[in-house]
This record gives sequence, structure tokens and C-alpha cells, in this order.
Amino acid sequence: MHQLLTSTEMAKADRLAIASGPFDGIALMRNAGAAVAAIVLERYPHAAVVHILCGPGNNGGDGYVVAKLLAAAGVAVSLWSSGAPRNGSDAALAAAECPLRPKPLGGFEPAPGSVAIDALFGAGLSKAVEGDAATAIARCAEAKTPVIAIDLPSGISGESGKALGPAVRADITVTFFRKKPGHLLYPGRSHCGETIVADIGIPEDVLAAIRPACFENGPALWLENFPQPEVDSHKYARGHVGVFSGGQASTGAARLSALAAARAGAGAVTLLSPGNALQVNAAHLTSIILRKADGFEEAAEFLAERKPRALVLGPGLGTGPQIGDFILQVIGAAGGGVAGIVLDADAISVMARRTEEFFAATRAKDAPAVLLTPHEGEFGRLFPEIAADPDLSKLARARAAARLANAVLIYKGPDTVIASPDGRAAINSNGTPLLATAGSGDVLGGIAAALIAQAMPVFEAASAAVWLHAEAARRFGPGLIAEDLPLALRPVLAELAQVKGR
Ligand SMILES: NC(=O)C1=CN([C@@H]2O[C@H](COP(=O)(O)OP(=O)(O)OC[C@H]3O[C@@H](n4cnc5c(N)ncnc54)[C@H](OP(=O)(O)O)[C@@H]3O)[C@@H](O)[C@H]2O)[C@@H](O)CC1
Ligand SMILES: Nc1ncnc2c1ncn2[C@@H]1O[C@H](COP(=O)(O)OP(=O)(O)O)[C@@H](O)[C@H]1O
Ligand SMILES: [K+]
Repeated sequence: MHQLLTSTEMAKADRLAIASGPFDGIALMRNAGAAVAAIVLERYPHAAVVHILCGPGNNGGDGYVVAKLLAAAGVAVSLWSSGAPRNGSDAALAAAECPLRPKPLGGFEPAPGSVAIDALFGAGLSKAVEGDAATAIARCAEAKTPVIAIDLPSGISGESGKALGPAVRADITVTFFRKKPGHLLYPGRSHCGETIVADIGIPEDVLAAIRPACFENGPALWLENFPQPEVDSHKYARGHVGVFSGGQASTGAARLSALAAARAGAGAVTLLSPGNALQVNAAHLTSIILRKADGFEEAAEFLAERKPRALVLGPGLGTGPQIGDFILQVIGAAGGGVAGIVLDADAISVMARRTEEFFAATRAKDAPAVLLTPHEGEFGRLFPEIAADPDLSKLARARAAARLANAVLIYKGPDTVIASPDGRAAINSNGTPLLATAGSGDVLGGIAAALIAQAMPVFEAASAAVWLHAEAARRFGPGLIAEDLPLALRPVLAELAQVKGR
């Protein structure tokens, strides 16, 4: 159920289902309407009146089916339409099968105690909602009428989650077969309320032909690749991570990454510290290995001797010009042995001033895989043109940036998007604002590095890290600070190990 479908992919799913039978278009629509009607009866059994607002397309068609079924169940139904469905459409068939006559939408006023079904626009939304439909949306909001949206809250793009003008705020959204990106991307997500995916008889095997490339992030996406220590493991076999510390006044961020990497299962973690910060790092570390690395030569010695599988560069690293040279040199030297480099925070800001050299390094034939973890501000610095394009959704921005940089991207925020240069993307949905606390991003980078070091492919490692990080925060609850996160991973990891062991 974790695949997310674009409107084109959903239309293909409908077509393939119709071709393989037994349901034709109107039968799928009857199934869709029946699923919505069942949810209305279950959730709002005492509604005084159920208003059903139908648009001109097939979303409206679903509404006519709901009207017929609820009326037959004895519910007081009030049917409203913004325009007759196109002749010959499934919606026209559904309207013809409905015994109720719709009233013009302009007269709609929700009565107290009523519930509204939003069947105005779904996958076919093509412009901002105006006129009677916009007024109806505003009246529901003013009267605080509970709304069940069919497929999507009208006004929200299923593709981007953007509001194209006024948009319904639903309590429940019932969509069909699979969710769409707009159910997970903000602001769409906050307009959906609870999203329920209903089965309308589309067979699962249509997905093999559609090959979706976008997913809701969760264990179904990466559990298969999730590491499990082997019986004969030793600490270096479990994956060695190297984390570069900043100077003596900014060492905490790298230590957070290092500790998170250790908790996330890296068998060994080395903190590489400038000489002037060795004392302060030593005072705070126990199980983490500490090693002096002043400049590139000492870093290169570490790479050659200790053969780490993953590196973290950026948290607290500083933004001076020599830092940029250092990062480029490490990327240049890491190919071959290092499976992946996580570039976060200062590393992203520094590389934003040298994008040409940076992208040349990440695109080089023998470059290690790179994972970039920008928040909104860092994304804007490194990818200013992509960030400034008003037509792109967060999903499209993440994909474009991943392609441009030839890197996996964790584009952070309440709706974090993970994107791979091969076009795959995942949208995270278990985030919590508890994560908006200083240093939580440093922890995320460490978790991702640990999973890469344990041989997870970078896209899967990045996705798993984002999910684990958020899950740990949710379970820990209020009062969370970044220091708590590494230990808070424990119950989540234990549960995953159990599921995987089954
Ligand atoms: N068998 C099936 O096909 C099944 C379909 N299903 C259902 O169908 C839904 C998709 O149906 P759909 O493609 O007809 O699109 P829909 O969202 O109803 O709108 C299109 C119409 O609205 C118009 N329009 C758009 N925006 C507008 C605006 N702002 N203001 C004014 N007008 C606007 C647009 O006009 P146009 O863009 O052509 O000018 C067009 O006339 C899907 O969400 C699901 O609920 C399920 O039952 C499963 C089986
Ligand atoms: N409102 C929010 N809802 C969910 N996650 C959030 C929210 N705000 C921030 N986060 C998450 O918290 C982390 C913050 O990372 P970052 O901004 O790099 O912080 P820092 O630099 O302090 O470590 C990211 O994983 C981000 O996705
Ligand atoms: K709708």
C-alpha cells in the first residue's frame, strides 16, 4: 500500500482494471461511492442532514452514488450540483441512476448538525476553484461543518499538495486504491484530515505495469535491506563510520552524529577532530573512537588505514574557505572504499558557494555515493534555481535536485522528501514537530551514515533513517532534545528486528 500514484498513473490503474474486468468504469464508480457511503454511515450515524456537493466531473459522479446509497439507507440527503456531468461520462450514468434531483450549488447553506460530502473536484482539478464552488467551500468552513472529501479535498492538487486557490478542509478524505502525493505533501496533508484508502476492486497486479516511482516512507519500502548483525559479525564488519568534528567551539554537533551512528548499529564510529578540539571531544566521549585529523592529509591517512564505509561531514564543521577545499578533497579521495558520504549543514552551505566544482565531484565516475540532507534554507542555497521555480512541488524540487547533484537527497521539513538520482522518491509521513529542536538534524545524518555503513543502499538508508528518527521522537514524546534521540532509537530498532526476524 506504500506506492503513491500520480493522476496519470491512477488513470492508468483505472484503465487496466477496466480492461482486465470484472468492473467497468461505472462499476468502479459505484464501488467508490459505496466505500464513501459506508464511512459516512459509520462515522456520522447521527447526522441531521448529509449535504452532497457534486462537481461536473467523475468526482461529482462518486457523489451521486453516495447520494443514492445514503438515501436508500434512510439518511436525510440534500444534493447540490455545480453543473450537469458531461453526456456519456460515468458521472452522467451515476447521476441518471440517482433518484434525487440536485439543487443549484449557489443555494447551498449547511444546516447545524449536518455533514458535507465534498464531491466537487478530485483528480481532474485544473485551475483555482471559483464561483459557487468557492462559496460552498467557504460556507462549510464558516459553519464548521464536518466534511468528508472524496478522493481529494477540492482545491488541492493531488500531484503537488498545493492549494490552487480556495480549498476544502476535510475531517476525513477517502481516496481510492492508493494515496496520491498531495495527500502527504503540505499544505494538502493538513487539508485531508484522516486519509482513508478504500479498495474499489482495482487489482494489485496493475502496479507491475505502472511501476510507480514514488512511495510513502515506511518499513515496507526498505525493511528487506535493513541490517541485521550476522552471528559471526565483528565491530568493523558491522560498519565503520567516520564523523568529522568542527573546531573547539563547535564540537557538539559532530558528537551527536557520532553517537546516533553508534546507536543505529555502526560497529565502530571514529570522531575525527582538529588537534585544538581533541581535549574537549575526549572529555565527552567514551565508546566513540577519537582520532586527530588536522587537514586533508590526516583525513586521507584515516581513510586508507581504517577503511570506513561511511562518512559524515558538515555538522559544526565551519564555513571557512579551507573547509570547501577539504570537502572536495575528501569526496575525491573516498571513491572505492567509502560507500557513502553524508553532507549536512555547513558542508552544504560551503558547497553552495562552489556548485560547479561540487557537482563535478559528485558526478565523477569513481565518486562515492553522496547523501545531501538540506533543510529548506540549505536547499535554497545549494539549488537556488530549483527552489525559486513556483511551478515545482516539494517532490519535484527534490527529484530535480537529486538529478542535478547526482546525489540522494533528504529534503527535510514536516513533509521530508527523500529523492534518488534514479527518479525514485519517498515522502515521509510520521514526522513530528518535536523534531524541531537544535541538533536533531545532526542525529539524522549519523543514523543515515550508520545504515549506509551497514551496506544499505543509500536511498533505502536515507529513507529508513528519516523514518526511524521521526518514530523515535514520537515515541519519546514532549521534552525531547537532540541528546535524547540516539537512545530513543532503541525500542524502534528492537521492534524492527523482531518484525524482520519473523
Ligand atoms: N471510472 C472512473 O473514471 C473513476 C473515477 N473516480 C473519480 O473520478 C475523479 C476524477 O474525475 P475527473 O477526471 O472527471 O475529474 P474531476 O476531479 O471530477 O474534475 C474534472 C471536471 O472539473 C472541471 N474542473 C477542474 N477544476 C475546476 C475548477 N477549479 N473550476 C471549475 N471546473 C473545474 C474540469 O473541467 P476542465 O478542466 O476540463 O475544463 C472537468 O469538467 C476521481 O477524483 C475520483 O473521485 C472514481 O469514481 C473511480 C472510478
Ligand atoms: N515541524 C516539523 N515537523 C516534523 N519534522 C520537523 C519539523 N521541523 C523540523 N523537523 C525535522 O527536524 C530535523 C531538523 O534538522 P535541522 O533543521 O538540520 O536541525 P539542526 O540543524 O538543528 O540539527 C529534520 O529532520 C526535520 O525534518
Ligand atoms: K473532492
